[in-house]
Amino acid sequence: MLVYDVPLRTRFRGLLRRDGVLLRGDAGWAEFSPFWDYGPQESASWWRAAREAADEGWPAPLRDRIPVNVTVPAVGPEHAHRIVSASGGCRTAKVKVAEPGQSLADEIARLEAVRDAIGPDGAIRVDANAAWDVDTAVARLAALDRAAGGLEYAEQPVPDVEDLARVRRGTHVPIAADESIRRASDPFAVVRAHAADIVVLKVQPLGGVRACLELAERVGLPVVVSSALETSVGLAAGVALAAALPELPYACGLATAQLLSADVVAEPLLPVDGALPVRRPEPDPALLAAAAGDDGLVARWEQRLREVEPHAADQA
Ligand SMILES: O=C(O)CCC(=O)c1ccccc1C(=O)O
Ligand SMILES: [Mg+2]
Repeated sequence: MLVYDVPLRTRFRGLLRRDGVLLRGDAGWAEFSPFWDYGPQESASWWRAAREAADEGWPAPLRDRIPVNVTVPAVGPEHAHRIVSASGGCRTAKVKVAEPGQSLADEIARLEAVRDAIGPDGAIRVDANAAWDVDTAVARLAALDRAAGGLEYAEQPVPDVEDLARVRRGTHVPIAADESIRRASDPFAVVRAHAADIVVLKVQPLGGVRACLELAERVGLPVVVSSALETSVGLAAGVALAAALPELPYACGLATAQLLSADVVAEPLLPVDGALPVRRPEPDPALLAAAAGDDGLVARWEQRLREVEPHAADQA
C-alpha cells in the first residue's frame, strides 16, 4: 500500500491537496481515495471499486478514445480563459459555479471568458454542486445560459431530488444529476421523479466499473463519466467505464489530471485533441516516491482502511 499526497494547482471544492492510497493486485494498480468527509460506510463502495481494479480488471473497451471536458474551477476570468486554451483541445468546458463568496457577476465573467476561449462551436456546462435552492437555480440558470451563449446542461443545481425535478420544469437548460446519484441511498429516485436528463457516474463512489455499467443500464438515461479528482491510476477506471458503455453521447469529466500539480505515472491521462486515449498507465517508482505522503498521513490511511474494509464485505 502506497499513500500519495499532492497539491492541487488551484483550490477545488475547498481542497488544496489530494491524497489517497494506491495498491497493486493481480489485475493491476488501483486507487482508493474517498474524500475525508466520507465515513467508513460511505467509503465502502470506493474500496470495492479499488478491489475490482486490483483483482479483476475491467470489461473490454468498445472505443479507443474518450472525448472529455476541461474542468474550470471557480477562478477569475483570465485564469479561466488560460485553462480552456491550454486544455489539450477540449471542445467542452465544465465550469464550477455557486462557489461560496462569489457573486453572479463573477460567474458571468467566468462564463464569458470560457465562451471566448472555446469558441462558438464549443459546449459549456456548469456544476453547482447542490449549492442553490429552486428559485435561485431557475434565476441563475437563465442568467448563466445567456452569459455562456447557451449551456449544454447544469449539473446538480439543488440537493433534493424533488427540487431537482422542479428546477428541470422551470428551465430549458437540461439537468444532470451527480450527488443525487453518487451520494443517494436510492439512485433510481432521480428516474422516478423525472429529475434529470443526464446522469453523472463516478466509478469510486458507485463501487466499480461493473456496478456503474449495471446502474447505467437500469437508469436508462445518457451517462457522463466523471472523475473524483484522482491520479491517472484512478482516472483509468473512469476511462474503462466510458470505454465500455454502449453509448457515450457527451464528453466525460475525466480531464482532471491537469488539476493536480503532480501525478504518479510518467504519461498522465491528459487530453489530446480533446480526448483521452483508452489505456491503463502504470505508476512510475520515482514519481511514486516524490508524491509519497508522510508517516502521519500513512497512519491515517491505514486506520481508515481498517475501518472501511468490514463495511465493504457487508455490502459485497
Ligand atoms: O466532472 C469534471 O469535469 C471533474 C470532476 C468534478 O467536477 C468533481 C471532482 C471531484 C468531486 C466532485 C466533482 C463534481 O463533479 O462535483
Ligand atoms: Mg458534480
